[in-house]
Amino acid sequence: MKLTRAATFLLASSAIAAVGVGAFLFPSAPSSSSASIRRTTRTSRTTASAPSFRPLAMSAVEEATEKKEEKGETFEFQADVGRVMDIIINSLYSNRDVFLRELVSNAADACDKKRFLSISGSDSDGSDLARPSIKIKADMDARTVTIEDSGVGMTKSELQNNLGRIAQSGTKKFVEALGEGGTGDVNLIGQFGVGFYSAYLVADRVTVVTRSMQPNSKQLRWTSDASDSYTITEEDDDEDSDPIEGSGTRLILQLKDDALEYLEPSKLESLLEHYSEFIEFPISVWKEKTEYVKVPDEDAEKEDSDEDSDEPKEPKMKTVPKTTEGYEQMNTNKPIWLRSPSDVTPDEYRDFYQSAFRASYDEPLAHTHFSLEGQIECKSILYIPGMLPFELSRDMFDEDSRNIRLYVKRVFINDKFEDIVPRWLKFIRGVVDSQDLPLNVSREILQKSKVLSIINKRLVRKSLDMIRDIAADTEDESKYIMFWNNFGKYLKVGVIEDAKNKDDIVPLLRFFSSRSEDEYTSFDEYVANMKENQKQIYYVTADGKAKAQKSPAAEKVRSRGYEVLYLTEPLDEIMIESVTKYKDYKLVDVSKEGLNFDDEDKEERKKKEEELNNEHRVVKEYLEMVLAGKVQRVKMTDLLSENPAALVQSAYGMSPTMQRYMKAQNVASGGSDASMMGSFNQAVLEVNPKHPIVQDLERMVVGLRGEGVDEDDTDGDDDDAKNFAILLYDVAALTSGYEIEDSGDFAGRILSIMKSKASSSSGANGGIMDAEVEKDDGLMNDSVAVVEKEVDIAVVDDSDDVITAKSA
Ligand SMILES: Nc1ncnc2c1ncn2[C@@H]1O[C@H](COP(=O)(O)OP(=O)(O)OP(=O)(O)O)[C@@H](O)[C@H]1O
Repeated sequence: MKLTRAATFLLASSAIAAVGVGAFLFPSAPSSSSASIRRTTRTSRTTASAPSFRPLAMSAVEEATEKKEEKGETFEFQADVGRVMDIIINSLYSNRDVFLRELVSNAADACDKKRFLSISGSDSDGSDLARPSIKIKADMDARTVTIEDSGVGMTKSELQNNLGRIAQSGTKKFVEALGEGGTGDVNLIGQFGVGFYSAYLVADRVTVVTRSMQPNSKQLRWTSDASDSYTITEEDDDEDSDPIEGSGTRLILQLKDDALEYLEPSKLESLLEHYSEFIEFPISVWKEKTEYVKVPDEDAEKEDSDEDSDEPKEPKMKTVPKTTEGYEQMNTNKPIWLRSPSDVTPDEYRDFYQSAFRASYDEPLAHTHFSLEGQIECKSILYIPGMLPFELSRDMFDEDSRNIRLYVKRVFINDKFEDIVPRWLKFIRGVVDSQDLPLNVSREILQKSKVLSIINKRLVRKSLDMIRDIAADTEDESKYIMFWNNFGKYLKVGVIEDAKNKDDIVPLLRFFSSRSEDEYTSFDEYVANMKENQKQIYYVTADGKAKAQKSPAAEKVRSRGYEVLYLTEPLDEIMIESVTKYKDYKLVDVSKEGLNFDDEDKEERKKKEEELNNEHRVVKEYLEMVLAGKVQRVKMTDLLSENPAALVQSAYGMSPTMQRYMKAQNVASGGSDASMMGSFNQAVLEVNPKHPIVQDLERMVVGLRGEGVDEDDTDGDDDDAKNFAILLYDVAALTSGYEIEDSGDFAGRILSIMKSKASSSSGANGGIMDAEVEKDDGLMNDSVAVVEKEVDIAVVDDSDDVITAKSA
């Protein structure tokens, strides 16, 4: 079946989507654990010993809460919340400090949302907006820590949806990663959309007082002691309820007995010191402040008045300490992207990344900090993450992935504008602060904006520079390997979708090959290792490296000393459609019919094949008869050496991987396009007449038929030959990456041949004799392996054991 270029492109998106789901495993542990170890050490350094507090029967907040709850409505938590809370409460003891980071991040998000909604909902340029803020206060007597923000607040249904259930499907991953046999590394909690529940690391009761910024919103009180339910109460606007002005959320944590250290403002300060710097809203902590003030010195004045003098005198002053209580802002630095790169340390870049992208577990691979001037003005920092962000591990183009944070004149606008970078750069994280966009920029405005298209181009260039730099780092090659393992798929999508940048992306691609089976190679390395006069780059597509290695098509090329690139993912096949050439070298798919080598004449090859076909006409015609409907035609070839036969596609044929994918699509969409399915396997069977198996078959056919083939003859001997012929096709199909249509028939054919050959005393026709069955677990990837001289036919059963029939 000819797959047109247009059809290939149509396929591309869905194939990419399919690859995204489940294609990446959960990011590997090493980088995450090392990052978290470092972080744990840093935070534990700041841990102060718990101060002593007087015993408490029932705190003021508890008492008040109890009264309020009488009026409230009680709701059950969704089951998922229960599981998450269970793990938090029962299993995660270490590094409880993270609760503050999570809750402050939520508060900052709420402030961001408020500012964005205020801007986008009016014509305001944002300058008259009150700047939202976050305040944190510990109350020694009540044993509470309160985190209050003046953000968007929540309505009743938002409270139910956001704090009563878990929106994303993160629970399962959370449970796997953190609890029930997981690492228990609580530092990862923010990844799963369950950060709020980290409050229960330190509190046995959490109260959320909130007022939404929606007009006429009532103040609401949500409270739960981590049982299986929570209560929501509507509050009156009286003194008792300590009304929230405007909108916002006040989180009151009733601390556990063993978490009283968090009542110490110095403890809170030291925790905030680390990451609050990068939160752009003022964060203040309630604390005692000692100031030195000048006051009239009464004693001195008294002494003076004793002296007799009429002259007017300056009042005498003295400096005394004065202790006051109040909020003190913790984050006073200007945003990191506005600073000069020479003033920012590597640690600051890393800390900013971890804070802004909620990636405390990750160490970025690279960053770039730059500004655009002239036509448009903008400042930006971009990062390549060290690990695949969690949400992208579920879906490579996850819509909720927050990758580029767009600011306009320092005001955060959004982190979900898709057009800032092309989707193949979805994994890049960064900040862009533009001077030229309007503050109330919307998706529609942005899409049409010339400023955006300039920014977009620039971000692509800078991202490519970063990737190139990692690739060029010969001192630490593991970095690019890590990059490629995590993000290689995105570059392949880039090749497919970004024609303008394709030429820059292609040199960054990496493959396994027949020369470097365990290490990646690039097109440049391939070219550097070419044989003299080689003008083509050979590749084979297969479902995995092991299958590529065993592919008869690859063998044809490898055996002549050419390197073959292994393209082992469905995406590769679509991508390679866009790369017909690299530099001056044509790319050649070795599993396509009509393979030609640089060192031979096309006419000569044709002549050689014609001669072979004539010489082995009987077996060729027999195979064509028996395999009618399975193959387009049979062709004798001298290009194969180890394999008896191979299935190849015509120039526009669809590869086996693509066929499988199309079949799966057809089934998934409820399709029953039998004609389409039937036409898939119409490949060409290339047969190696020098192979003992083919010689056996030839002898059988010639022995049976003389020089002619009779279609109606169905006696026992012919059954054997037929089985043999079909088996030859099956083996070629398997080793060439196709599926066997009916594995039951396949097994039956093997057994029947084994039976017939085992019972014949000596083989006039040669063939499989003296069959012995043994277990062989060395054949991991192939269901069937055929080797020269000694013929092994192995059948894999469901338990992955391999039963081998051997013959000498
Ligand atoms: N201070 C707050 N103000 C307004 N809404 C909040 C506040 N804290 C939490 N929420 C709401 O509760 C939701 C759940 O919070 P949670 O921290 O569990 O997950 P998240 O913030 O969505 O994900 P993550 O923690 O990974 O960032 C938030 O998405 C938000 O809608």
